Amino acid sequence: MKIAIGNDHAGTDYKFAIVNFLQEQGHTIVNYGTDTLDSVDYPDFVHPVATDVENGNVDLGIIICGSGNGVAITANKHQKVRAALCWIKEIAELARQHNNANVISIPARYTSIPQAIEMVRIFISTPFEGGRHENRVNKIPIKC
Ligand SMILES: O=C(CO)[C@H](O)[C@H](O)[C@H](O)COP(=O)(O)O
Repeated sequence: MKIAIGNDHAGTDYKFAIVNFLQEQGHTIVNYGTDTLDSVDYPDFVHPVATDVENGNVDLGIIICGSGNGVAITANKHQKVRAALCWIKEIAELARQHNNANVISIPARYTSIPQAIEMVRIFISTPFEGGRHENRVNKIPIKC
């Protein structure tokens, strides 16, 4: 898979651990996140991830900030993005099965690195169930 990743300073350590895990699994990573702990503004590092997901340049996206909310709010401004805030592996699994989420949002200050990696592992390997969930997902975009 080709996966884009973006993070602010709160997510830098988590990003490196997740990237190592994914590269060991043979995935291709596009890193749009900051690589340092210097304070930055998360939208600058999330819009490129969301744009890549929207345009089909990548299969999925991963975004990380302190709470996971700032990055999720930003990514969900993009029409074709369904970013899901995930804090336990069950929510990550449901985000794919029921919501066909194409971006996982990770709250670095409220989960551990092993938990974050496990959520990513489940997120990228769980298929969308379709059926009744497809009807609902299709109704999400605002029709202008
Ligand atoms: O914006 C956020 C809230 O959704 C992110 O969690 C940021 O990582 C957080 O606000 C950064 O906080 P800091 O005090 O500037 O490190």
